[in-house]
Amino acid sequence: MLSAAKRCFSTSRVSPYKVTVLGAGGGIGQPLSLLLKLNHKVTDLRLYDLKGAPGVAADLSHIPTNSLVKGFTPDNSGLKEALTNTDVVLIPAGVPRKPGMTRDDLFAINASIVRDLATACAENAPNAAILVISNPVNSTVPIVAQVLKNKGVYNPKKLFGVTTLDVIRASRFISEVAHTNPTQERVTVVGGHSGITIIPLLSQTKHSTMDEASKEALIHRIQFGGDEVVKAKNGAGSATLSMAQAGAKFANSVLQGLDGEADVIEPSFVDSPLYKSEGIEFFASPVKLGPHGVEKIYSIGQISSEEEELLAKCKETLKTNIQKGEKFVTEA
Ligand SMILES: NC(=O)c1ccc[n+]([C@@H]2O[C@H](COP(=O)([O-])OP(=O)(O)OC[C@H]3O[C@@H](n4cnc5c(N)ncnc54)[C@H](O)[C@@H]3O)[C@@H](O)[C@H]2O)c1
Ligand SMILES: O=C(O)C[C@H](O)C(=O)O
Repeated sequence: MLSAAKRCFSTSRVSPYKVTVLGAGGGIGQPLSLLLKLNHKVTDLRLYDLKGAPGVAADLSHIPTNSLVKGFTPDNSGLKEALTNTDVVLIPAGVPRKPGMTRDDLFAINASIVRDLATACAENAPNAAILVISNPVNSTVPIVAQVLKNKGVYNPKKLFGVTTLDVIRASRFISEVAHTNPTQERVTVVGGHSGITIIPLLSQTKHSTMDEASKEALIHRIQFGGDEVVKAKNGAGSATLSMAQAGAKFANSVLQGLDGEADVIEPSFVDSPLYKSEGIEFFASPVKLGPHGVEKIYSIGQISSEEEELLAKCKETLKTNIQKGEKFVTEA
């Protein structure tokens, strides 16, 4: 028989987690659901969308991993059923950009979608970790927070804006410049998730001595990487497959934290003390994930004078984006 210590660290031990995807029939939702079906920590996978989720669920249910998959529609209290007692909710529901649009242009449609789904989370899954993917993340996360506050169930340790796509892009793009293995590259990306609010801290990498022109081009590419995909898809949407990978990676980290694994650290856009004194309620920085969600929020550490300038610009935009989200709920 395994000793208690061995049982604790045994790699074969699998804790059962219920995970819900809201917007599971979409461009991100489908591959994200596939990757979650392959995650052995997920034993109960609930897929909800206005349309298509039962089909996606039936398709995924033939994959021989240990999760049950069920699809839900708005009929017959489907949203309530998809959320009841769930541990983690991922929200990729909403419209994506078309060429020429900013993420902020999506606010007009996505703000109310996210508000209504957050209301359902507050009513049916008040203890779940909520991972927001829908754009504009800088505003949709404050919307969710405000809805949960109004309902009296806000837990800042369990609300996350998913910024992992910026992190994985940074690893890939820096490796292309430095001719290195992208799987070995780690870049801390802080701030928010749109254009100039995305700040990759290149000064903290082993490539800090890169020439200025290459550095500037690389920072710009990481900040505006989403535009590359929007342009290439030419009206058919934005990043879906790389986002699914990013979302599944971040969800796995959250599950590892809930499961008590040690030293799980990922950047995320969270309710943060770092710049609250300047009126910035949410900020992305490395976060330690634990059994109760956010366990520790790390400061951004030492940065270069150029990065200080980027941070100053980021803060201005971030503050406006956050207030816009909060006001959408408080002034409704
Ligand atoms: N955080 C990030 O890094 C990141 C990356 C890529 C895309 N996004 C954002 O994710 C969102 C989704 O992108 P996509 O490409 O999957 O779009 P999509 O249009 O392909 O899919 C969105 C899905 O949401 C569903 N939906 C809409 N309203 C809903 C509601 N009220 N309840 C349930 N489902 C609903 C739609 O039916 C659709 O299936 C967009 O807002 C996009 O900008 C974020
Ligand atoms: O660019 C977008 O609109 C989608 C997403 O936020 C991304 O970074 O790819």
